[in-house]
Amino acid sequence: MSNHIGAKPGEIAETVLMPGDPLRAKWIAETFLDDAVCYSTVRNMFGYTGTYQGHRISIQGSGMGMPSASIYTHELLAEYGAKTIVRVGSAGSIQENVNVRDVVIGIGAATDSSMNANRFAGQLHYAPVADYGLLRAAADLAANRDGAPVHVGQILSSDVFYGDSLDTYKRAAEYGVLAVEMEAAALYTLAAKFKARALTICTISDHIFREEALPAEERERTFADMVEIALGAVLV
Ligand SMILES: O=P(O)(O)O[C@H]1O[C@H](CO)[C@@H](O)[C@H]1O
Ligand SMILES: O=c1cc[nH]c(=O)[nH]1
Repeated sequence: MSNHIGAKPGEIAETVLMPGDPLRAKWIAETFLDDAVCYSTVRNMFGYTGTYQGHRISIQGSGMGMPSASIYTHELLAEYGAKTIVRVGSAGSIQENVNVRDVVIGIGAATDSSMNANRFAGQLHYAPVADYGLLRAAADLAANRDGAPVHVGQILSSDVFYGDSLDTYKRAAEYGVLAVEMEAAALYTLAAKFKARALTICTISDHIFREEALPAEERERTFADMVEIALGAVLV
């Protein structure tokens, strides 16, 4: 067991899909994996291991925001030997042409978090990026399948869900950022530190400027396109 994950050594696969919502983790495990076994219920942040097309895969909830996601990412990489982590999240669109239920694959993650500013002692503005091989595999898969429209580009990992103003999101949109979520920058940074591979694939659950939003039940158990792209990419 690590501090926050109740798995024994060897119970977690080298390849992990990581949704923020632990109930999305349960849905993914029960829907897409064969022989899924729950290895952790600590804090109700469920983790499962099973197989997908014969390959061993784990699904681990991360919770919301970079502090929580960093804890699970660190423990997966440092204590359980994970080598590949793909976040399968929800995100809010800030672009006119990126609609609710579209899928966004994050090349890189801008952030308003101070975590990396602290990490690099304020000396540089680190640019957290996806693993190129995973990114290419996911983008190629997305281009050759039917289903939800897929956009590939920069996302924004924010510490804030309920902000005071949308001004920064408007500026980010002008500079090409597609959508806002709350974990990718930390995931990409920690994967780089531990020489692992990481990617973030999100389904658009909200349109921030149009005030559109999907209900919780749909965020939990209907984002199959992104899961299929993630599972396909990790097998390439
Ligand atoms: O649906 P998940 O994967 O949790 O992702 C998004 O949803 C949460 C906010 O509602 C944040 O964690 C954000 O990143
Ligand atoms: O608007 C949204 C939707 C999902 N996740 C976010 O961080 N923001």
